[in-house]
Amino acid sequence: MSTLSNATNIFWQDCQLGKPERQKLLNQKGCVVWITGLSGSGKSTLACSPSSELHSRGKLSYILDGDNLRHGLNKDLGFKPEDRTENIRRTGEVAKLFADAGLICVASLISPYRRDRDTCRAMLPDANFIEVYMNMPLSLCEARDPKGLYKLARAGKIKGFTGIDDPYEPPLNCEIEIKEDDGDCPTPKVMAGQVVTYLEEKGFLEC
Ligand SMILES: Nc1ncnc2c1ncn2[C@@H]1O[C@H](COP(=O)(O)OS(=O)(=O)O)[C@@H](OP(=O)(O)O)[C@H]1O
Ligand SMILES: Nc1ncnc2c1ncn2[C@@H]1O[C@H](COP(=O)(O)OP(=O)(O)O)[C@@H](O)[C@H]1O
Repeated sequence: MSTLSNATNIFWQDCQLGKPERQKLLNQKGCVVWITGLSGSGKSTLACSPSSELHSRGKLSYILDGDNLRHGLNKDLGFKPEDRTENIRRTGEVAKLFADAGLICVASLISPYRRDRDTCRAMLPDANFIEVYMNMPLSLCEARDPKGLYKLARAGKIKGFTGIDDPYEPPLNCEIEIKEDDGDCPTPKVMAGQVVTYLEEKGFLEC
């Protein structure tokens, strides 16, 4: 699927009221927290935890979850490489809009290809794209297998499953890495703390 615009004679419309005014209203800075990792690595769990924490502090966030988006906006897409690329591109564009609205947008998708994630990063001012890598071993994800999909993939009933017979390219320079500590996975609260602390230290929770 082409990412080039097919439309001609289109013009960008600006409005006097912009992102700075919205950020001031919300007393926060719009950004995208992009969580990437294998199925079962804890992306959705991590996405929900800081959102609750931020909410209780009066900060507005919104979660874009890959599974959920595939029920609507991306329901026409499968898991072929070009479909995954389009899935990430569309989600990146939506995340960019949420960030422009002044929200802390938490996107949680496998997003297995480095180039696609970098494309999303390039859509935003660099510091406003916070890539979080759920660096959990495949063995742990497979042992969790909450949806039974790894089992189906191992049995050859799902083809092209990430980590089994489809690639996952880990980030080379992410802002946050969540990994096991001495063989233990950090609790959702600890993982969320890592993200919220980062946002706080970088000044996203005030304007
Ligand atoms: N072939 C294959 N590979 C990987 N995942 C698969 C596949 N088929 C279905 N699923 C389910 O789809 C969820 C991943 O959707 P995403 O939109 O995040 O995927 S991607 O970013 O486009 O790769 C993923 O959800 P999570 O487990 O939450 O990651 C799976 O439940
Ligand atoms: N930090 C954690 N500690 C223990 N179990 C976890 C943790 N994070 C996620 N889980 C569990 O692992 C499974 C997969 O988590 P999920 O967030 O659905 O992953 P993903 O969105 O990457 O597929 C779920 O059953 C979830 O409860």
